[in-house]
Amino acid sequence: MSSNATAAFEGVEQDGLNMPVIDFLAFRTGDPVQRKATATQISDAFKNSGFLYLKNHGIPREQVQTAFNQSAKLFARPQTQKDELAWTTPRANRGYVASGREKVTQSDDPEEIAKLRASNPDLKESIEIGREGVEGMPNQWPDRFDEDGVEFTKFMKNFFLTCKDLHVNVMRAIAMGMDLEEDFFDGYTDGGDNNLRLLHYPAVKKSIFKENPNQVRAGEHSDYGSITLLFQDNIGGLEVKSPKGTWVRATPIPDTVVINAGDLLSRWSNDIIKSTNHRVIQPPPKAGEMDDADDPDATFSARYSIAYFCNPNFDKLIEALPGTFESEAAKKYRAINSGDYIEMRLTATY
Ligand SMILES: O=C(O)CCC(=O)C(=O)O
Ligand SMILES: [Fe+2]
Repeated sequence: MSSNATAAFEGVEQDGLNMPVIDFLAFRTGDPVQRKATATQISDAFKNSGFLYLKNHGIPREQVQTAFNQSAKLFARPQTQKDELAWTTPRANRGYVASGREKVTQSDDPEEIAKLRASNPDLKESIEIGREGVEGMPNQWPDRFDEDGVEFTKFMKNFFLTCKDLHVNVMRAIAMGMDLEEDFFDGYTDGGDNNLRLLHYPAVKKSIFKENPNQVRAGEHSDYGSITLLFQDNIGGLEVKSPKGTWVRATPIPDTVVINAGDLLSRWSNDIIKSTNHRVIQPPPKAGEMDDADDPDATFSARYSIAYFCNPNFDKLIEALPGTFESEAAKKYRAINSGDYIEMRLTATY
């Protein structure tokens, strides 16, 4: 990476899609001018591509590494144990989702979704973790199994709150960048109606992708909520759709978290902020790797990622943000309750 002070662009730039690396340190610790400059970079990226990489985000590297280790250990448990933790309903959205159950898609036609699900299921499994203490919606913790399960539970409860803090902070930056009061979103983020999703894309035969060109690890979709914090390992495969309709690799950049805007934030901003489609396919070949796709035993490595889906408090009404419309008539969407909106979107995919 160039250290040239003139135009050192860090990040991904291809086919009109810009995913910059933004240094959050200045927002966290800088003076008002530095904070405002960083906030503007962040809101500009959300308006421009809807995707950015955040560095110096404040979550210690060791904590992220432990999250990945704990996740891998959980997915390595016997299937019968994982099934005991099964996901139940869209409203609760907590628990274990086996491979092939969720089919993320843009469609809301049940028949079309069923057809898609049958033809090329997403090759992944996940654990969904919600806010603790919600009446009637317990998280499905593995602490009932053994000491490792107790450790996982303790760690993830805390990691959920760590991610919540980053959510609050990034929304403050967005507020400042959009010339709102810095604390504008605080009353929307303090509840923590968010969803921590641990993802495992198991190792898979390369031949599966060769035989079915439409095979994906996670199908094309946009996220539903306000923003998503995405931690990825070094395997790769996440792609983001460019304005030209091409797929651009969101190559893993160590020690950064990918942050993207979701549909509800886009709607909230009267479409000024973009919620951009993305998907996960097989990892790109590594430099010097030979093409062994014809070897019937060749496999792509497993991939792990951790997504933290942020939502406005579920009891909040979401309507066009101040400054995003010129007149009442220019508001593109009717006001909608945050929890109802998210539940509606989840109901369409499971
Ligand atoms: O695994 C990834 O990199 C992305 C996952 C994703 O986009 C999602 O779960 O919504
Ligand atoms: Fe996503």
